[in-house]
Amino acid sequence: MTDARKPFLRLDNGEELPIKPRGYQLMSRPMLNRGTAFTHEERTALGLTGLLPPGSNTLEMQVRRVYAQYQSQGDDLSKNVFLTQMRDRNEVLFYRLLSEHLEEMLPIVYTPTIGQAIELYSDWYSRPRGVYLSIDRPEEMEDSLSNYGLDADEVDLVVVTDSEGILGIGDQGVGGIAITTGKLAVYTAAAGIHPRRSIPIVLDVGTDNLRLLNNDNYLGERHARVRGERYDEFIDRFVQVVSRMFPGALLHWEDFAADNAHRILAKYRGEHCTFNDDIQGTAAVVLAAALAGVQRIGSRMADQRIVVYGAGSAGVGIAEAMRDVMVSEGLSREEANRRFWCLGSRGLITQGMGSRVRDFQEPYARPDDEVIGWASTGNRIGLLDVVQRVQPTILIGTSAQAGAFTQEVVTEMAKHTARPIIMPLSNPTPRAEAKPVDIVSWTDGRALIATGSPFAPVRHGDVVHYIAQANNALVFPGLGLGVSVSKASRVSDRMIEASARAVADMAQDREPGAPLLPSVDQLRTVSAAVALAVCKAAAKEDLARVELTDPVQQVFAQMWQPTYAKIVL
Ligand SMILES: NC(=O)C1=CN([C@@H]2O[C@H](COP(=O)(O)OP(=O)(O)OC[C@H]3O[C@@H](n4cnc5c(N)ncnc54)[C@H](O)[C@@H]3O)[C@@H](O)[C@H]2O)C=CC1
Ligand SMILES: CC(=O)C(=O)O
Ligand SMILES: [Mg+2]
Repeated sequence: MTDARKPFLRLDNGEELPIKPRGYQLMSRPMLNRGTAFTHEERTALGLTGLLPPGSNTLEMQVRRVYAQYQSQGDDLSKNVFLTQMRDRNEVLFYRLLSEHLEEMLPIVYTPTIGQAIELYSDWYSRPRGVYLSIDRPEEMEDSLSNYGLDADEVDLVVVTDSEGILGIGDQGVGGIAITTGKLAVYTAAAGIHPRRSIPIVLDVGTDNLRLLNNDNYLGERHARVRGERYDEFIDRFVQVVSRMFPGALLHWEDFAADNAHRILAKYRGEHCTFNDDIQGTAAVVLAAALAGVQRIGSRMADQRIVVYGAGSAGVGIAEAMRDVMVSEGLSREEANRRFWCLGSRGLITQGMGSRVRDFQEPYARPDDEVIGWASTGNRIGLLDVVQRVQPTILIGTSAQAGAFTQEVVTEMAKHTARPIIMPLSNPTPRAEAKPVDIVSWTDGRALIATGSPFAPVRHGDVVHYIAQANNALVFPGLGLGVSVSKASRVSDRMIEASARAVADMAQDREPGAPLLPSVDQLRTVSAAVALAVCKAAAKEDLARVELTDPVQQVFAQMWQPTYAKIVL
């Protein structure tokens, strides 16, 4: 008697998934397709006879071939396109290749190259990936999400952007969808989040980017950004629909402009399982780097004077996380707030700026009598003015202003502190506030450095300085995994702090020139450690909805591995 279930895929967890499509239909499903790795018997059973060259490959042989093809691509953008196309053809092969060459390929599928791919999204468009929700047709939201084809219990993660603040390249309209697919690639490669248990989404609310509005190829809604009440209603509808349709999913907000980012997070985090990567993910990783830095110089957070250049989503998120650590070290909240000097596009943020100070910046606004006479030109108190007066021990760059940490600023800072901690965190690479090679040279090798995008090591005298990449990629994958394993009902500040400490614990190398953070090639281990810490923190706060009897095993067992599951014929 024939078994009606056959052929089916037997997954590592014993689950059996029937394979319904045949022939080309099957090969157009990237999660089922394995191209030349189908055996002769599988080809016969699956309607593939004659549709593939006769030779059959193992996954390892396929990886060798596609890696050689990858290396023959002329430039980074072509490599990005090559990998995107492979992901659309065969996801296991894509993730296997990516995980075997993570350090080399992360800058291609993520920052910096992804910035170029996003800017060219409509010009280079070839096929869709994700869900596109338009503010002009809110009534289509449910249909659009259900067309993606996943049931209520099949989604662990939703990554969403409205594209207003993509990396440091600003408003990118519908092209921002690619940051959500890029983040999801990192979730899977780093933390083994199953590639089919997540949804990338762009909320197309229009764009204020005139280059896009005037480009005939532009594929988004062709009008200015909708703001105000209609925008808020659209976001609210989105949150309600997602939580109704996918009640178990973590909702990850990416690259919203600062005001919306802070407002949305504050509005929904108490009721929904949600977090903002730019605010909280970045805060955790930068806190980890700062903790490692102050530990290395034998100090503590509460003794630092910190200048934040670029007080937006990332900058203020970082200040909040550092402030909380200072409070746990014994400072009052008010004393801790006074350890920060934050700058925006109008210079140092002071109380006298009145309504131009945004709500989330208010705790850090400096009293006006403190800063009398600080401005060297006009009324604007610039970065050099602040560095001269404050003599900071930590300098953070989240402004997207390329080269803002000039030689004058860095040498001034280095005059007053033996080991300045300097973090030009803006992405993509051309937006960095300074290059590590210059910082090392200007400080005669004394600076402890972390950047947002990857930079090569710098040799200075006998020491090779390895540059930590303080990118939220060290945190969000593990955070997502931890939330998914523990089925946490919320993402709390304690869970974010636990992520930071887990990352910091993995950067214990004290050799001269050692990086402040674990390197990207350790991303899988880091993500597992972060997930474990998040699970424990969730359980401690009674936010976990499953019993964590053996959390190490529970985390490990949930990490998807890029291998071909057995096909039972
Ligand atoms: N390394 C990482 O993991 C992350 C890095 N970032 C990077 O940080 C940068 C900012 O991102 P977000 O905070 O999301 O953007 P945002 O728009 O929320 O913040 C940017 C801030 O910079 C300020 N700014 C603009 N011009 C300035 C100037 N001339 N001087 C001082 N401040 C100025 C703005 O007023 C704004 O407050 C981007 O380049 C982004 O790629 C963001 C998130 C994570
Ligand atoms: C890394 C990231 O989230 C950003 O640059 O916006
Ligand atoms: Mg971001």
